[in-house]
Amino acid sequence: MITLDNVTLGQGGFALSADVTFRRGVCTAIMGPSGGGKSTLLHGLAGFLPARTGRITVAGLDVTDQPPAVRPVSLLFQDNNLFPHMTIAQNVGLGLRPDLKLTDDQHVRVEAMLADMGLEGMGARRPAAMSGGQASRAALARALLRDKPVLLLDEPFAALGPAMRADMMALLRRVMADKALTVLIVSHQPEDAARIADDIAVVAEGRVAPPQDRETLLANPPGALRDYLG
Ligand SMILES: Nc1ncnc2c1ncn2[C@@H]1O[C@H](COP(=O)(O)OP(=O)(O)OP(=O)(O)O)[C@@H](O)[C@H]1O
Repeated sequence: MITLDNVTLGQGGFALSADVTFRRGVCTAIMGPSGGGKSTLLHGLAGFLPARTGRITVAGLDVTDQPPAVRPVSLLFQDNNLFPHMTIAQNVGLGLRPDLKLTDDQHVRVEAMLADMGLEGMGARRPAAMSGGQASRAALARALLRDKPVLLLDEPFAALGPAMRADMMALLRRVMADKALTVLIVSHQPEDAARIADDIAVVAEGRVAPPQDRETLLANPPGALRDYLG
């Protein structure tokens, strides 16, 4: 469970307030208009933005003052952030050790994760030699190897076509269930949310609304969500 207790997060002149709880083991889609604060929320949870007020707890642990590296949270961005000069295995290995001094056992874990993501035998390639979907899988592999209970996804598959995105959503759904992850996903594609999310939280006008059951919310969307969905 993730709790934001009277939290304010800020970037420049923008402030986002959140007094909400995200359920453990559940996938919540974060939806709302451009500039509403969706990325701000994820960056605050990951620790890249300090909370100006309030407390953030994950599974009962107060993480408000923790730096990103020690928070029980992994964040995956849209552009994947694969390093072009490194092999896919090295890029994925960074999830285990930033200095890449992996033990034999850790190399085995990298290979096993690559295989699990459908990238068996591709570890020696550079990112430029991968398709968009394969690169997305590698980035997801690195995030998962960090073995954190919370996965934050900021439009992770926006650059992919509809079929590939559907594949990635299916993969994510399986991984979430296998690992009992708590997931927050920002997506501009309502059909993504329909595929994967249990709950939806609307972020608009500098405020995070409490998550609600997806079906209930989509059946009767509030104004901000209706505008966003068009
Ligand atoms: N580094 C920054 N410095 C100052 N203001 C920022 C910075 N990053 C974002 N903002 C502002 O904070 C507000 C919220 O931005 P945020 O990226 O969280 O919105 P978003 O809902 O994720 O939007 P989008 O859907 O367009 O990605 C915006 O008004 C934006 O201009």
